[in-house]
Amino acid sequence: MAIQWYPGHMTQARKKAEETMEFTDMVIEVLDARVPAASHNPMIDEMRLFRQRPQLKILNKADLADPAATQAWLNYFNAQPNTKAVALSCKKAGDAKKIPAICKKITPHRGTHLKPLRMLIMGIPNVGKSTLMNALLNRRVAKVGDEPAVTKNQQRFDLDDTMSITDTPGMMWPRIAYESDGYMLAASHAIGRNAVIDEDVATFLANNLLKSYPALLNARYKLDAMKLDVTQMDGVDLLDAIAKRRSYKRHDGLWDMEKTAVAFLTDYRSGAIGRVSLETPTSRAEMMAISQISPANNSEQAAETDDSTNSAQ
Ligand SMILES: Nc1nc2c(ncn2[C@@H]2O[C@H](COP(=O)(O)OP(=O)(O)OP(=O)(O)O)[C@@H](O)[C@H]2O)c(=O)[nH]1
Repeated sequence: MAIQWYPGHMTQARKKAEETMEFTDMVIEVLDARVPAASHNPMIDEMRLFRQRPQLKILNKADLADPAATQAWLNYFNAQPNTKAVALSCKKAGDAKKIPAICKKITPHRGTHLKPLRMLIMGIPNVGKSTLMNALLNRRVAKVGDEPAVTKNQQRFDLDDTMSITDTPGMMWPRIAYESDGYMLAASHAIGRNAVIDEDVATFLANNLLKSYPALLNARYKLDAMKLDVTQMDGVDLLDAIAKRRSYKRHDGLWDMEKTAVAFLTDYRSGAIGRVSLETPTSRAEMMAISQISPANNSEQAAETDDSTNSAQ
């Protein structure tokens, strides 16, 4: 089963982005540092490579991600042609201020009064594009919210008279072929709640974090105080333990697993569990090797999918 979530306005956004790409010198792709591969939209590469534009990949929300995993991703992306990658937190004003100088280095032939540097910010929903725009421009030009697809229209601004920047609405591709990508995106709130069931996403997240960050989970939920051995637990056990620890009960006396799932996801999204990443270049390569589907098949399937049949708000 592949997760499908493609709000109607994204078809329009994709067409507009394709048009704008012609008059763009470089692409700034904003990724979620906790899931840099899952949060990469393959359609962005298709548009960018068609016009042969270089890219800056921003691994945003680095304040929430595991620094070792982020470094591994930076090494991985920086080895790719026509690509520069940096990790930062757009919430820190100082971090975003470094970006214009990096962009000028990527496109040395632009960035003058005669030939201003035209940058296009792209990325899936909720990765922090609007936060980045606001930080770059030092004023609130874009609406920020921890819900996917807040931004609906493209907007262009001058940073000064040598650089301009265009913000695009968060764009998904029509079909997320790897189920684990869908869950990672849902956990990070890049796709809407109507596309997934919170309990499924929380169980996926719990299993993932138990593998890589048992000590952080133990510390957050005081599992040893409940005489539980975190190394012997699976995702369902962990969510059960959280429900009991917090006494989340329904009116009928059963444990409220829906409320527990939402609380666990909220902890992950806010960083309350600690700095964690859900994938590394190594885990990604393993997942791809296990899966029978190649990335080429994904984009073919996406292109074949009729947008109108799987739109969901
Ligand atoms: N911790 C942390 N949160 C961030 C960072 N950047 C953005 N956020 C939060 O992430 C959420 C989404 O940010 P937006 O800037 O609205 O994301 P967007 O990519 O413009 O979203 P869409 O409009 O849906 O496309 C908001 O709650 C932001 O406060 C960051 O670097 N660190």
